[in-house]
Amino acid sequence: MECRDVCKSFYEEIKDSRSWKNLFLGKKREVKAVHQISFQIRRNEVFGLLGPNGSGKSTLIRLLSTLLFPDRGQLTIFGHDVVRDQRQVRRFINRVSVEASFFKKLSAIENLRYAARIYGLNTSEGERKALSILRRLGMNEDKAQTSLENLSRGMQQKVAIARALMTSPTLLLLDEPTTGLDPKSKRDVQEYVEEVMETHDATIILTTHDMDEAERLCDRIAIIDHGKIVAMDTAEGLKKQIGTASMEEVFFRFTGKSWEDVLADENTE
Ligand SMILES: Nc1ncnc2c1ncn2[C@@H]1O[C@H](COP(=O)(O)OP(=O)(O)OP(=O)(O)O)[C@@H](O)[C@H]1O
Repeated sequence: MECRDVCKSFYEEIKDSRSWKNLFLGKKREVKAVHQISFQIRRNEVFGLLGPNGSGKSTLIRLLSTLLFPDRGQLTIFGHDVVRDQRQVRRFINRVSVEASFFKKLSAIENLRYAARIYGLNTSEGERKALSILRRLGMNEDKAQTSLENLSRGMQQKVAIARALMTSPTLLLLDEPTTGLDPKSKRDVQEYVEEVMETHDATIILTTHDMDEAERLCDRIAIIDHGKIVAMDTAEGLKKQIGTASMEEVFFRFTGKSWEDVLADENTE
């Protein structure tokens, strides 16, 4: 998997009170969400993207999952260009994100059955697989029969993971899979990611704000800030570069943000 010189800009409408004209008409401001990012990921690697809020992690995941297209640069997944060969790319990948969408009135099982159909899987085979993933993630059959709107966010996140894994994706994009989860659910998800890596031919890209999680799960970590990769290495390598034993110190040195800053940003979102 390769990303070469990838850039993605957005245009935000801003109101400027300095002049009446701008106040009424607004004007466009360019936001460079990711800017000239380049990296290569090896097959069966867990690659972490660590960065403060708004640093460009989700944009990069959306680019890789063909939900957005780059303005410039090239992204290839197993040799397929994400823009030119979208259909092939979509067969390899699946994505779990914090804003996973479901039919909230339906149960986990019903949502998973529906997803199996959309993915073109044998429905009972898909359901069997998803249920075994849910059990492994600590969700029992009763909960799986409960409508999604009555499940906690942690439980919903487990359903999202089961849905993504149902297709046995070769590239799994996990966009903040544990953000906002209680410690037990977080551990369940992290252990499951480790299990997937041991038992499946999978490559994972994981975005997180959690430095312990990045260190525990990732073979290599890219630190991203203001749309650029400011460091990339193993956790050990990053710590060595800074001469510290702490990932929090690494994060602070490369982004100027402390863990407390990141948590405060998360709480004000
Ligand atoms: N659709 C959009 N329109 C305008 N700006 C956007 C859009 N999506 C993202 N951005 C901007 O691009 C930048 C990167 O956002 P992105 O969501 O990729 O960051 P992130 O690292 O995933 O943040 P978080 O950790 O808060 O999820 C931010 O400045 C954000 O405001």
